[in-house]
Amino acid sequence: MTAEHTKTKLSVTGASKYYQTKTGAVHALDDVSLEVREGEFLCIIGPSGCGKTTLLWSMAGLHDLSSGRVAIDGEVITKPHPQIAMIFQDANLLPWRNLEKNIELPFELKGTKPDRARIDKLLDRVGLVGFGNKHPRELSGGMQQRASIVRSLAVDPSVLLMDEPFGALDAFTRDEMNLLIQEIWMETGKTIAFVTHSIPEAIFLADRIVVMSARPGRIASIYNVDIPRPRPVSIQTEPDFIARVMEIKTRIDNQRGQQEDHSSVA
Ligand SMILES: Nc1ncnc2c1ncn2[C@@H]1O[C@H](COP(=O)(O)OP(=O)(O)OP(=O)(O)O)[C@@H](O)[C@H]1O
Repeated sequence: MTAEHTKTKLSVTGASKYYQTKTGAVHALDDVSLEVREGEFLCIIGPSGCGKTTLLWSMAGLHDLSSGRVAIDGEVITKPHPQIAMIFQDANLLPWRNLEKNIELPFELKGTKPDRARIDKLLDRVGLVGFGNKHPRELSGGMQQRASIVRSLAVDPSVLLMDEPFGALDAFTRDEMNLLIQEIWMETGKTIAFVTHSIPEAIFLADRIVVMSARPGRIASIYNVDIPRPRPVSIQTEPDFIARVMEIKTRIDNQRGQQEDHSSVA
């Protein structure tokens, strides 16, 4: 984390979430409090089903909490907020629209004129110039995800929430996308909260890593990642990087072991 990342951009306070199902309530989040600082790159990791997506959706105002609250710049969020954009694992492009029309969709929904100059600059930035008239099926998964990044950034949000955005991509494309998002973050100073299953991806990208415990999701620990930027992909084979991966992995494994011990005692 750099010194300027001190102001809180997005705050989660005492967040708990129960899903009501036919077979009873599912306790997905338990009393989660978290601050994402302005301009920070925060990664959230944790075992499958621990509530990462639930937390991120709450941060986006996409669903209600059972208790607790989320605020952006101190303003409590109860519905999607224009300053917050979400990027999902699936690029979610409409198959019947070409790239350009997909990217213009948020403007149409808001009833405003597309910011062509900004869109063209972003398309250039992610290497998609000349693909505007292509349909999603004509593009690779990485290109589709680039387009979804352009669509999110086109409306110039201050916060990007990313839910395993590169999880479905092959390893090489994932490395490329991680470099791209690092560059975009460094250029734009956006505040990013990024959910991933991958410890190396989290260390590569983050200023801080929030590790969640198994369901109901709680914050188990937070790590600072003080590696200077820009971080090259090759950093992932360096002993210091591998030691960091092992440290976080060991802590998660120990924490899992403790939870299993507790459940066998109970
Ligand atoms: N709409 C829903 N209705 C009922 N239960 C749900 C719903 N959405 C999520 N859950 C449950 O809540 C828990 C947390 O789910 P969530 O998707 O937030 O976890 P996750 O950490 O993102 O999982 P993964 O890493 O597998 O994507 C899980 O047990 C899940 O089955």
